[in-house]
Amino acid sequence: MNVLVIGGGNMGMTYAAAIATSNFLTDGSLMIFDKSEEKLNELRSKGLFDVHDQLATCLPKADVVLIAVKPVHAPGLMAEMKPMVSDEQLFVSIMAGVTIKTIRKGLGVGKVVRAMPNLPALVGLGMTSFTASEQVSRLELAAIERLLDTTGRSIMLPSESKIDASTGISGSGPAYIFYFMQALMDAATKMGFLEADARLLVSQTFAGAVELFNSSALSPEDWMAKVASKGGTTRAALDSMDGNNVNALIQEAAYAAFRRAEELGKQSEGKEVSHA
Ligand SMILES: NC(=O)C1=CN([C@@H]2O[C@H](COP(=O)(O)OP(=O)(O)OC[C@H]3O[C@@H](n4cnc5c(N)ncnc54)[C@H](O)[C@@H]3O)[C@@H](O)[C@H]2O)C=CC1
Ligand SMILES: O=C(O)[C@@H]1CCC=N1
Repeated sequence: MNVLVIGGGNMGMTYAAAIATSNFLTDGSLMIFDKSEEKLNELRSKGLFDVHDQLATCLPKADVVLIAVKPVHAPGLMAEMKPMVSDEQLFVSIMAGVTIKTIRKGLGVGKVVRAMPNLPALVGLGMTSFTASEQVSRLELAAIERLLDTTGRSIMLPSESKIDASTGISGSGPAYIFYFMQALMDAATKMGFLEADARLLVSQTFAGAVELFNSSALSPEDWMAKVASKGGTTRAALDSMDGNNVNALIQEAAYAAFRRAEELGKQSEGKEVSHA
């Protein structure tokens, strides 16, 4: 199988490097295409992939094409690709808010997988959700799942609506965690800790809590109950959060991302977006 990654930025390079260093490709080659001269030099210096600066030299040879450019560059890229693609090829897009319908129309092809990864893919701990057009076979889906799993874990979802929903949870989610970390570091700094100490206190607390959570089937609420003793310090903090409706506010934030993902999808299809 020949795989082509289009766009060697944060995400494209992460996928390409993960595929190159995994045992995903037992035969065939891994090609990568970008337009920026600076990026091309960076990609060549890695020595991991077959780097291309022309679509004509790589696109027709590819069985699977992973599109990893920014959504704003999608229309121009697809117009350039269209004369060189075939219905046998399978296209995997990680572009946020670009629908399967838009890609099928833009490229004039049938087999499209839409995936939503997240930034921890950079360290092999990504969470990717994906769904596919009905032209993609079970066998092809299994191969795509293995490809996506080179950057962490993946989950297949039944519809694009669920992809938009997962964008509000796992796609944008790392930023919510960083938001919480920043707030705790701000509090630590106010309490007089040096920045480096605040960083350690916060990062080890997050790492430890996640490790504990993964060590059993207990729910977050069960774990909260284990940390909090009656009348103690944690109870004071949790009561403060409950009093300020923090749970509801976090849910509202996730829904805001979900709604924005839906809007971007509609915009990619040229539909009016109502802000009612
Ligand atoms: N960063 C994130 O957390 C997430 C990003 N995504 C999606 O991943 C995609 C890529 O994002 P990043 O890697 O952060 O962007 P980036 O800006 O780092 O990389 C994009 C790359 O595409 C190249 N490019 C632009 N137009 C091109 C063209 N016509 N042909 C070939 N190459 C072209 C650019 O030179 C650049 O190297 C976006 O569509 C984004 O929605 C999805 C989930 C999470
Ligand atoms: O913010 C964004 O639009 C993209 C999608 C998920 C993470 N980053």
